[in-house]
Amino acid sequence: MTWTLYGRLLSSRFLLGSAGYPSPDVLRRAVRTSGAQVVTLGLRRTLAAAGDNGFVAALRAELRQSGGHLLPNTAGCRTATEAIILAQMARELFETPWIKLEVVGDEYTLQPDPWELVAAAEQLVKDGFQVFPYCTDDLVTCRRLLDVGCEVLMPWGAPIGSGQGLLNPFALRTLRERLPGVPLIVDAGIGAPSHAAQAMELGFDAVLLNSAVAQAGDPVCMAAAFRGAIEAGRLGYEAGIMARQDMAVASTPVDGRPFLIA
Ligand SMILES: CC(=O)[C@@H](O)[C@H](O)COP(=O)(O)O
Repeated sequence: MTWTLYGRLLSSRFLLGSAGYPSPDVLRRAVRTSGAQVVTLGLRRTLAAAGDNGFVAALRAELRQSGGHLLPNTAGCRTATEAIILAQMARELFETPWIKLEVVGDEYTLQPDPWELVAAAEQLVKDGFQVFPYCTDDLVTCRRLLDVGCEVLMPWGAPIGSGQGLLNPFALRTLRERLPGVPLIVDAGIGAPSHAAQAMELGFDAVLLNSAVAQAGDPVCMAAAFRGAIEAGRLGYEAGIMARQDMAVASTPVDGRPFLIA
């Protein structure tokens, strides 16, 4: 059940965002309950909260205990140049080559800008970063990101914070089929545990989400619900989900053979 991201061995397939929790304590407990070994952190938000109200410290303490990793992100960036500068600051501040690259091209959907994203990823890889690009589910954009050196892709399920689930299962299935062996993480738009299970059943390697846990009535309980759903979805995928049929196929044997194998 273990897997790797840029050479780091992980057992959890749940990546959790750290924004918008009711308090640092709820965040800490949600992270612990989720079992997440990767937690994202918006650098702009962190810098804006100078003096930081304890939240970064709480997060780092929790991750130290669990052996987890911080994944700083460039949320709020609109150009490659902006994202590159922020990534460099993140590397200094958090002493990690990991960067979740977000370069948004549309205010209404918060859709990633593919051109700026690829340009930023190319430069960051050259500068020694290990880039986790937040991208759309477009296969060609994903290929370009791999071409410039990204080893992981994070296609969206739906717009950030919308909770709409997997809006384009066809595109996600296509990515999985066309990019075998590439770690694929559905990122954003997940609203309910069933959405996360669906992503895992499609063969995605992991799920990243934030709003669905942070905005839940009980974020800690919701973290547990997502943990179970992600594990169940992965197990289902690994077990081999039965082929869908258009018509009924009798499940009760009628020819006297209780098992398919002789
Ligand atoms: C936290 C983070 O990295 C977000 O940018 C991410 O995309 C989460 O999206 P949701 O809040 O929709 O889960």
